[in-house]
Amino acid sequence: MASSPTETLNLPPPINGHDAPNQSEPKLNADQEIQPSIPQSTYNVTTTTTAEKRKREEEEPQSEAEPSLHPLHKTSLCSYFRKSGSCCHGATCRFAHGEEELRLRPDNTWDPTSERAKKSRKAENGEKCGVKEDVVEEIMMTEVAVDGDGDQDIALSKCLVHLPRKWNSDNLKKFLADHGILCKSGKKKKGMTVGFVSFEDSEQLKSAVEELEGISIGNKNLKVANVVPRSFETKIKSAMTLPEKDLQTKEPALDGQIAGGPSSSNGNEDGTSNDDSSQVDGSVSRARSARDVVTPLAHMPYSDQLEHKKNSIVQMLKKLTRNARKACPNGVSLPEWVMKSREIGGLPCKLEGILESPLVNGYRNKCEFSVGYSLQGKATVGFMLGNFREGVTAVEEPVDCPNVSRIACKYASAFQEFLQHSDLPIWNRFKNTGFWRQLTVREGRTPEKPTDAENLEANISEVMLIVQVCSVSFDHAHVNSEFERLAKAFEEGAAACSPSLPLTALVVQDHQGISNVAPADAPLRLLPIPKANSGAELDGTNDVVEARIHDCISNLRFCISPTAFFQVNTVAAEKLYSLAGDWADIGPDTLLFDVCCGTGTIGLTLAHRVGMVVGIEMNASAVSDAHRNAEINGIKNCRFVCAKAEDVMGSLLKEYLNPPQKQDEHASDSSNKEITTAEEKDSFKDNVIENEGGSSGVDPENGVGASECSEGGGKEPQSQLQKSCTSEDGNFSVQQFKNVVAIVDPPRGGLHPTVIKVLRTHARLRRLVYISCNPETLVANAIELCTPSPDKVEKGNKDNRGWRNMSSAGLARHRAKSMPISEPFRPVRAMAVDLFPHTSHCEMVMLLERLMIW
Ligand SMILES: C[S@@+](CC[C@H](N)C(=O)[O-])C[C@H]1O[C@@H](n2cnc3c(N)ncnc32)[C@H](O)[C@@H]1O
Repeated sequence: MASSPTETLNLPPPINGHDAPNQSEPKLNADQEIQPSIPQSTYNVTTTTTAEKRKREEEEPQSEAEPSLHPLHKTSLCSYFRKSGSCCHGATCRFAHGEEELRLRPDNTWDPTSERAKKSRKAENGEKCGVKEDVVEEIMMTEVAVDGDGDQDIALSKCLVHLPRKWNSDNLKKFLADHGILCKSGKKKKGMTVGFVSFEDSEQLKSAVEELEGISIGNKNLKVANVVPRSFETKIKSAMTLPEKDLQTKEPALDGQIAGGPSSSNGNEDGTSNDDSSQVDGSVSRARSARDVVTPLAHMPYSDQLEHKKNSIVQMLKKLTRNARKACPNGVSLPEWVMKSREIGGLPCKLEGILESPLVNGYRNKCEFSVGYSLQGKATVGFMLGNFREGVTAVEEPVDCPNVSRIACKYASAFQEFLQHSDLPIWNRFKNTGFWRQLTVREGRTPEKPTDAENLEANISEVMLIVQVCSVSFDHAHVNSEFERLAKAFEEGAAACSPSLPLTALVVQDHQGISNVAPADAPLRLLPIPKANSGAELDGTNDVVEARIHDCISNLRFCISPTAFFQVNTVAAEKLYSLAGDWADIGPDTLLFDVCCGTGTIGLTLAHRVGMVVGIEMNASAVSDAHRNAEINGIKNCRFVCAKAEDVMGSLLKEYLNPPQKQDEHASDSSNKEITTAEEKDSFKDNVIENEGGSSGVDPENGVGASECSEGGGKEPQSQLQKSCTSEDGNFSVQQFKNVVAIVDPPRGGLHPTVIKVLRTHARLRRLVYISCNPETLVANAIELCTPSPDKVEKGNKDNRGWRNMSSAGLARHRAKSMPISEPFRPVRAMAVDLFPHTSHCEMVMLLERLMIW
């Protein structure tokens, strides 16, 4: 028998002996919400809020228009009455005793836990989806979702969708008990919005579904779904008759446990693949295909896609104006660009349009394919149909995804074919066990061939395959023999195509982590590729990875190592970099900082137009590529620093902008040292612990620990490197550069707060070109860079407890308050560049400047 929620959840004692745990307030508009209300749903309302609301309710007089009956009177079911059939308030109870007493809410909805609400929801869903009323939702869990104790029947298991992320199994069990639901087991992993319940028998299951369906938790309606699609269920049942070995290796879905972690994103730079949680709700799963998930705009003509992206960038840009206005300190006049924004529809600067991609189909030079099970239970290499957090692990082949090249599809299908016969298991995201995890296909083009938009494939001359595995606990000899077979399978697959596919390098990445996003230092191993029919044995000595492919941008050749970033749409990236160069207004007198430079693409393509380039990048392989790229293209005026930008930006700017003879006392000098907010402290701590750039003992002020890659990728003392990495005569002095410009191209998360502070407070940096694949973080960073300083800075705001829940713009406003007094930048112009046709993603470039007064 379920206990009362008051006892089990430690809610405050019921007022007047009454508790209304199942009541959920009708969702009204913001103004209406402040009216005296019936308590909200039990499980999301903090005790204080509930108590306060009730107190307010008691105290506030009824309005004259409603002398006796509150508008919400009897619009929610009484949970006491529901549970025990009686309630001490009797007829005077404000909550409805049974469906008969229940009244329609002012917003024309029924209590969501009531039968009437359930009926109208079902009818609505049926209408919307064109499905019959009795169809139960299905979560696309093609891996096991229930406990693997051997006697589990998936037909007696259900998924609960829309549970609070912070809940664990205990919270779920308590919730079930509180609702009087009997079950065999309840499983829930923190971070996921789904939980799994298994039942002893169909009776138990039936009554639980009836009770649970439609209950609200917070502002979400709980959904009850099947654990896996029926097609998969059938497959599982038939697999039960397989020998035990087969059950373990071929059908991990049979015996998994809920032990998964964060969403296993495919990690593509445009975020296309599997991370679009917003679209996953309890009612959508079956309708999705890899094409819908990966290329959600593919149904639109390309011109409409561009318009769509431009419009969303307009909205994002307006946020910058609004937030800068809000953040402008009291007593300080609004910047001119904010005042003038009214004339251009609230934009902070002119949006000069959107540059289209020269290639619209098959443009991706890198695809990361997940390994998993399809809805039919087949080992599949492709894209996940949704988000792990939300219970979707089904993988579908990448057919019909217009951004994926034919070559990538061919390699995915060769790998898929291989997996049908491999006796090493597929990675199970719930149990965090298994072997095969992911396939990445990277393509490179030769510079000689002109880009032929119609026949992109003809230009692809190199392919690198990276297979991600988790080899822990597998027999070494067994693994080696599987790798040999794999190399052969890829080679034969490539040779079987007409014309045959290029295959330049085959690399294995060994990764144990929960998600497929491996750290840059995950071990790599180069596998020999056998020539057709010759066979090549693995000797276990191929530990040093020298695998690289090449691509070209602006007539330069770029070598790319397995984990180095390279824009996925090369021909559109060329447009992006040349736009950034034009806006940076560079010349022979320019010192260009290429912040987050990757393999050096931006700096190297602009090197012939500037005096010197200083590139900063934390991925050691990418920096080593950048060096090699400078060399193979005969470029001498570049220096590449391997470090996190936040660790070295201050000291580099100081080195170049504040020559020793006129050291100034700007606040900037302290900007690297001064860590004021909790979030900066957190991230700074992370940096010290894990400097992936290979530096040890980071000293942000002196740059000690940053390694500057010489040809061999080793570390040398800074003074020596300066000689080896600068011009032929090694003689660039600070005074030679009248113009100092930074082009920043950070990852999706934007720039580190320390970098923003350094850029903002170094007064000699007058122009900044910000390239971003995530307009939201660009806007947040621009708020900090462009908000006027107050007359007096708020010193390190102590109350940072809420920052984790703030929006990125809110956090930026908060940080702007403690920015050292400094001249703000102003947004001058912005432009979108579409690198990701058919997806909702887009690159954006913004020019920020300070008035040219020296
Ligand atoms: C969007 S990519 C841009 C790379 C390069 N500009 C290009 O277009 O090829 C971002 C790069 O920033 C690097 N990165 C990420 N965080 C960094 C940090 N804190 N400091 C320096 N580089 C960082 C990544 O390794 C990646 O190479």
